[in-house]
Amino acid sequence: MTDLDSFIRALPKAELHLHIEGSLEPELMFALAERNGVAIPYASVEDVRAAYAFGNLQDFLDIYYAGADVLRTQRDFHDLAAAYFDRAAADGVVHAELMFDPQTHTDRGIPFATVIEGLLSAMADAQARHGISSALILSFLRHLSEEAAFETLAAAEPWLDQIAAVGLDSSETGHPPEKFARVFAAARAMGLRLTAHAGEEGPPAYVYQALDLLQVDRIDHGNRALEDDALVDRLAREGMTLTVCPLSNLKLCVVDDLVNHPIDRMLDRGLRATINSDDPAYFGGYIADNYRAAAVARGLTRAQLGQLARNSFTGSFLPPDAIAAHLERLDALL
Ligand SMILES: Nc1ncnc2[nH]cnc12
Ligand SMILES: [Zn+2]
Repeated sequence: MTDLDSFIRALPKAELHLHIEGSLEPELMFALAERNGVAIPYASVEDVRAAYAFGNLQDFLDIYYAGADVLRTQRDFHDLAAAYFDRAAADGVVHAELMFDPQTHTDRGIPFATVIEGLLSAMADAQARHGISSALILSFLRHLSEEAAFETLAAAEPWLDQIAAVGLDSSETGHPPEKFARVFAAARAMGLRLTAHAGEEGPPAYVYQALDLLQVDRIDHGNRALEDDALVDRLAREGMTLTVCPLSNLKLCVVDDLVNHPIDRMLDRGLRATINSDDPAYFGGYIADNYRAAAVARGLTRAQLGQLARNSFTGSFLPPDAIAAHLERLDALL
């Protein structure tokens, strides 16, 4: 392991942008397909990996939703999340906020309870086995209707005290945040925190909508905000956290090359940027891989890497006293 690797892994960090369905490794996909008797359109693990060449977000989403079909039972969701936590622990993650897409499963006839109970049991194990705290972000699929999002929020009510936030993901272009203004207002009234993917492929106008119409606490991605100076200034002034995902940006062609990734420009502009893995099984790396790839491509300093880790706690949905405790431990190491 290089010095850089050791430094990155030793940095206590929070992961704020992780789709648990996007942590489904091809090996587990095959094992679950066999366990559940589900046919998958791949002959081998290598065949699956070869299919992961994406020209844009939609190319990826088509494959990602198809892959999720092997997830059928509570044990499957448990095993999926347990595998993620093992990787996260090895990468120095001490707190993880997991997005899950209930509609990907309920639309296939899998009960909401099956999904969330499997995830919750793995989260309890992660706390016991690795000392990792975690939280759930229920994400609405934006290519589906407002009505379907309201139904999903209603289905979540029995577990409300175990869900930290709602999010908004899937196909961004043509599905602006304003479509979900009312369901986000309802979630806010229920005491949930709010985050939304914006400015990944969508224009700066979608970031404005996420701020003004959804009143989000965080922006997932936010890359295209950099096209609008006034928006950048506002995001910086408001201390808005951006959950940036370098390897995802590369795989989905949001950046042409990591050497052109804007992560350090974001920090230089005063943005509260963080580094995360998004869909690690599909994009070639977990959180430490993302830190390393960005550090090498952009020549990030240890101070910048420390700042990114700091931002991950400041931008988390943890209570203020827990954030303060994490920052104290991190500062003692820097
Ligand atoms: N990067 C991403 N953008 C939008 N929706 C997603 N769902 C999973 N990963 C996503
Ligand atoms: Zn995402």
